[in-house]
Parts: sequence; structure tokens; C-alpha cells
Amino acid sequence: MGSLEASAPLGRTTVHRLIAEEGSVLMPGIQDAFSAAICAKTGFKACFVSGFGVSAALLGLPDFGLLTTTEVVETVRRITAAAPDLCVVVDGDTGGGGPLNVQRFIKELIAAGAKGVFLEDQVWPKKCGHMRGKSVVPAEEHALKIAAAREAIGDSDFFLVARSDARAPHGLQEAIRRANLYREAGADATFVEAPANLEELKEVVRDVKGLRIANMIEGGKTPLHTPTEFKEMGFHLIAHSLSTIYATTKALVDIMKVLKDKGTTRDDLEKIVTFSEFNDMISLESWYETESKFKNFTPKSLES
Ligand SMILES: C[C@](O)(C(=O)O)[C@H](CC(=O)O)C(=O)O
Ligand SMILES: [Mg+2]
Repeated sequence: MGSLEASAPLGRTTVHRLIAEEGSVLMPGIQDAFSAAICAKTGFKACFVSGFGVSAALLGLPDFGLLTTTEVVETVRRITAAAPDLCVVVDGDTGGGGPLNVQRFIKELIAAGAKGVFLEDQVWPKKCGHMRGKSVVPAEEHALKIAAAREAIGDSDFFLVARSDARAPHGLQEAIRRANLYREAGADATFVEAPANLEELKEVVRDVKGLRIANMIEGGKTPLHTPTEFKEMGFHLIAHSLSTIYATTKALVDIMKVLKDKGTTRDDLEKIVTFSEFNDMISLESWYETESKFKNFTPKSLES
């Protein structure tokens, strides 16, 4: 990596601070402004903007390399506006091209209020990490993107995660080798995607240096664990990437079926929130307060 080699200064970002406070930070996956707002209201400090979830919610498409970086940045802007206190970490897929595209993408994410990104070493168009048919670019090519991202971050409060998808095509040891290489190139933390069992998770902890990420996918390849279990094992950031899009899907399917079968929800009201529960979730009262502040406002010169 020559002169591009950089080491990430420790402890200077919001994500570093949360890791120091909690040991292992759970980030629910979210996909839009409303799921972000609910995440914050529930008391979470961080969230993960899932590419899988955004592809589904925004486009109605699978996580198959169809989502563009422009669409991701626009979504992130809405998310940070809706949940300004949430630490928003974004799935950046492969970063939108080569090192220069990565730099532009990173700067736009920072301007959009994000606090971190995941960048993965798949060939574009990528696939969801738990789908078949993945391939990866040469490790050096991704290391360059990580170095470029590090340079674009500069002094910003922004956490860089390098992900390797090499486990499926080349085996766990190659994914581990890559994670360590990406760390040398400037990643704050690394994410070996889709370890297949507890032994593989432990191998990642043993062989990957620095801060580590685990990703919990219901029905995916990696066994589900709690943040406390992960903390003991040696993982620092836990993404629960798809729980909310899966729950949303179930709720949508259920209520659509009720409407299709019965034409009314009157016997199934327990399946949905009430008008007032919804208004709480969307912070309606704060808008009434703002409205009343301006209702009787008269500029001084017009006062009689
Ligand atoms: C984390 C992930 O990148 C995402 O987009 O949420 C996906 C989720 C999944 O595979 O189910 C991934 O792991 O590729
Ligand atoms: Mg993804």
C-alpha cells in the first residue's frame, strides 16, 4: 500500500464513543425516515441503513446491485432529518465505483449527516451477502478504495468499516486476510461477512485485528447471538440488518390479506396501531406546538 497506508486514529468518532460506552453496540437495520424515527424513539443510539432494506422499501427490488449511491444518499438525508440524534451508519455497498467515486460518495454521506459507512469488496453489481453467486474484486483493489475513503473522511466524525465477502467464494481464511489488509489501509473496523457457525465467529475474533462487526440475519448463515454474547466473544458493532424489514413485510402481508379476504379491518383492529399511537410515533404534538407558536405571530411594525 506504500504511502497510501494509513492507520485510523482511535476514539475520535461518535461510533468509537458508543463502543467505548457499551462495549458492543446494537444497530437495528432501518430503511427509511419513519423506521429511523421509530428506532430513535425506542431508545437506540445507532442504526444501520441496510442496502437490502432500502432496495426493498424504496425500489421494491432485491439486494442485487440495483440501488444507486445517489438513491442511498437521498435516503440518508431524509433519515438524518427524521432522527437527528441517531448515529446513522450506512451500508455503502461497493462505494459506487473506483477510489474517486468512493471519495465523492463518502463526502456526500458526511454532508447528509451520516456517522459511518460499510464498504464491501464484492464485484459490482453486488449481491446480498447471504445469497449465492457472489464474487469479490482483488483485495488490493478494495484496499485502495478503503485508503481513498480514509483520505476523504479527513477529520470528520465518520467511522469506516471495511467488509469482505470472500468467505463464500474463497474461504474464511482469505476473508480474514483481507479484513486485516483493509484495516492496514485505514478502516476503523472490519466485517467478515457470513461466518457459517460459532467456530467461524471465534476464528474471526482470534485472527482479525482491531474492532470487529457481526451481522445478524434471521434465516442467514450466521447463528443469532445477543450483544452481551458478542461482547464476551469480541465483536464491537452488531447489525440486526433485516429484522425491521422482515417484521414490516409480515405486517403488510397480514393486513393486505385481511383487506382482500374481508374487505374491512373492523374485526382485526388488534393487527394495526391506533390513530393516536401512530401520531405519537410521528411526533404530531410537536408540530401542533410549532404551529401554535407562529399562529399569533405579528411582525412588530404591524402591531397596532
Ligand atoms: C447487511 C446487508 O448488507 C444489508 O444490506 O442489510 C445484507 C443483509 C443480508 O445479507 O441479508 C448483507 O449481509 O449483504
Ligand atoms: Mg447490504
